[in-house]
Amino acid sequence: MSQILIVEDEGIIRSALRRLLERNGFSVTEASTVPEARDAQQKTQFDLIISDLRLPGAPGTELIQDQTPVLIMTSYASLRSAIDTMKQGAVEYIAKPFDHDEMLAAVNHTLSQYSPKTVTNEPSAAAETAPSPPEPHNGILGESPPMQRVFKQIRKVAAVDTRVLILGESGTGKELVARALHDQSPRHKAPMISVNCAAIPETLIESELFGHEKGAFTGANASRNGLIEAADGGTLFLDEIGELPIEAQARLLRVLQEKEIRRLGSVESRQVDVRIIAATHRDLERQVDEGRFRLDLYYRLNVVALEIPPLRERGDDVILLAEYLLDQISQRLNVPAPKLGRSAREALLQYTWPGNVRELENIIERAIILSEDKRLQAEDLHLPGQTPQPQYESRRPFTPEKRTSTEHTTHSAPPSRANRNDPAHLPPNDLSLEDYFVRFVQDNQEEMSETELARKLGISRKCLWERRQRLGIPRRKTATGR
Ligand SMILES: Nc1ncnc2c1ncn2[C@@H]1O[C@H](COP(=O)(O)OP(=O)(O)OP(=O)(O)O)[C@@H](O)[C@H]1O
Repeated sequence: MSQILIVEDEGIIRSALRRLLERNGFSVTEASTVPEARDAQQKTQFDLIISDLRLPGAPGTELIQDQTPVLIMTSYASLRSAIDTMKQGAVEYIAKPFDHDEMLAAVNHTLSQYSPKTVTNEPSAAAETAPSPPEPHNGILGESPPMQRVFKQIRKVAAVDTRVLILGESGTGKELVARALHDQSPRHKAPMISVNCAAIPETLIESELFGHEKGAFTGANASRNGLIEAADGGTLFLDEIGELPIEAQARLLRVLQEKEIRRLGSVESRQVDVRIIAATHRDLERQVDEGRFRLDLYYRLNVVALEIPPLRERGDDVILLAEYLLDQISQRLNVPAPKLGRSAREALLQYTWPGNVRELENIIERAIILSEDKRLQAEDLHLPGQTPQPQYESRRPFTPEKRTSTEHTTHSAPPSRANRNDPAHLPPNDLSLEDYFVRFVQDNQEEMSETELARKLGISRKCLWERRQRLGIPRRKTATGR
């Protein structure tokens, strides 16, 4: 049963709230000031604190700490006080007088978001012997101090309707963070639409984002909503915003300034209410200096910047994530989950993870498929630069890639045990897989479009683009933007 601490100096409100919560199966403790609340916290570990903002003496925001989520009640409901409260780390605020359904929804939502800890008053025997597996925070796993800081920032900015720019290397979890921001925002019932600006061909990006009228360009046979309109009322996540072509940047700026969009080929504007969250692995300030990104758009997007640390700076989180992924992926593949041996742990901690968590996912999946042991050792991981490449590697490169549901393991997983010795799966002329990738792209990029190249390599356009960046073979701009 979840333990809730109510901190409220008005007795009538306190007991009404207590009755409401007890009727709904919560265990409740009351306090009327911050010091009383602190005393209660010495005795019980609460799953949630609901506190009035204004209390005699110290305000309720004093109770905001990293551990227990705090829901602040205030009769001074204004955007300003909500923003201030959230900035101090409250997970939710609610205006008084509250209605019962609203309060219960806020309580349930907060408890489900902040994985309730096992109540520690009387730990069960099972809880003592078997440590519970780590719980992801909104699907994001991490116990290291840098990740705790990220979680705290997410809590602060999610509920405030502000634009957020998420910065971090490829595969660090920027999209997961955007999802967490949306899910914890008042917009969570409306859609979050994700657009990868690097994955849509330049010629299509404006019509994808803004929509078009029939006849706006060759091939526009019917009018179509853009993705910004589709996100109306919700959140638009613009991933790899640094790749947005300059013309589309001007149009996007208009959306941010005027809160309206104009479809291609239309003279009419439509009002839209969209929260924009953008992400990039690029140094946008440098892009601005180089004239590739509009300064005015940069300022509009960069209201709050959230930096996601690379995996190599998260200490033991790599082990936590690896164990979590071993369980998750084994379940999906319907095979028993292997454990991590000591040498595997050491190798995971030493490796530098250029592809971050996405790379770890791929490495773990490959190890599960290929290893026959119940305990994985360093050599089972085939980490680049640490162990020889497996002889049976597919012709298709196996480097970090973001999967879509359709391309899942089909393209990225190495061949099954059955076809290890099939010559079709041996790498040509002993080339490393990355050499093979570089050579293939260099030899074919003049004749093939990006879509064709990606198809031949068995990867997505986005993955092709990511590898081009990583391996230093950036795509040359063409007149058609193919
Ligand atoms: N802390 C984490 N806990 C659990 N899974 C994670 C974590 N971080 C990332 N992942 C997983 O790693 C993969 C990559 O994450 P995501 O797509 O959010 O990264 P990204 O930074 O947006 O990458 P890109 O810049 O290439 O778009 C996803 O499958 C995601 O679920």
